[in-house]
Amino acid sequence: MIEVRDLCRDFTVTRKTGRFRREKRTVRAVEGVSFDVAPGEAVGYVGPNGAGKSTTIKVLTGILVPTSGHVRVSGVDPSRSRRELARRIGVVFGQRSQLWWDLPLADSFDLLRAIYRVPREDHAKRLRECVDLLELGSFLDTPVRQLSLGQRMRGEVTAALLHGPELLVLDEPTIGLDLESKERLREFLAELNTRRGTTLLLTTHDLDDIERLCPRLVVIDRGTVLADGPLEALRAEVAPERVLVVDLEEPVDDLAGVPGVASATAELNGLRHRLVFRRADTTAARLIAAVAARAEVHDLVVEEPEIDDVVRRLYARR
Ligand SMILES: Nc1ncnc2c1ncn2[C@@H]1O[C@H](COP(=O)(O)OP(=O)(O)OP(=O)(O)O)[C@@H](O)[C@H]1O
Repeated sequence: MIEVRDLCRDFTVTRKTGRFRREKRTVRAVEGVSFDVAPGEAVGYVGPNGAGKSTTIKVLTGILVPTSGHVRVSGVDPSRSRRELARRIGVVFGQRSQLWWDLPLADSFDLLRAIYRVPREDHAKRLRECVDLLELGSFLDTPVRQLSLGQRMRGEVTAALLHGPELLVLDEPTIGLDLESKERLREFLAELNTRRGTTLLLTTHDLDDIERLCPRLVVIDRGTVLADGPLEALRAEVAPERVLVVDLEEPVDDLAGVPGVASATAELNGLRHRLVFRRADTTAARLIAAVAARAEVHDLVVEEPEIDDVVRRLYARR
């Protein structure tokens, strides 16, 4: 669905160096990025500010021409076949609108139907689905400029889907939304991906978006790919420690001697123990069995490193 090979994109920036002097400089925003996205995947494209995420997305959606490298999206070269690409993919930029500001939301949807020449029945069916699932009914007749950010974003996503694209590219789709709107949008996108098989590529700073939507992560920093793989594999690679927290029926002094435990701390006068262990050394099941052989367990939980922690460690690897 997406094929990116050795993508580079430069920008020329001018800097004032004296009263009348300006110096031209080339900034490489993306430097040799390669990755593939298969049909039906949901991939999170993450990185710190200025990493090159938006530049990559703009190249993939035909807004920017690559300086070098090979890019194909949905079978076409994005910068050469923008019209063809627009028919096949949907794009949502959290910071930019594709809706008509002064028109009621429903009129924007009508205009998009005409622009994309979508058959009336297909359009009506897709619109009905979005109106139901994203609960747009109460503000379809409201001019876009009067919508709240959450309402507008639901409108933007609908607008991007009315022509039935096989790929949806989203740049910061949940930015600025309140928790409820974020959750509603995530649920909708998850359904779109799992039920309809629509491929998703999204950039975000909100790692909950990734946790909820994207089994795979491509991490970029300073224009190059730092890591690419399933979230679970990256978690195991950079944050191999897990913590078993056990609550016991009777206090025990110390569980550090249990096989596989890297370090242990006791709390609540020996009633609660936090046992740090590594995936390479033992499994949660084996550890639980070993603890249960020494003391009566009342309750337990296995804590995994938070996704924020995983990504922070990936950035720190450079
Ligand atoms: N039009 C432009 N002209 C000059 N430099 C640019 C331009 N667009 C981006 N850059 C530079 O390219 C680099 C990557 O920017 P990009 O917007 O792709 O990062 P990003 O990962 O999307 O960041 P953020 O998370 O802050 O949105 C930055 O150093 C940025 O200053």
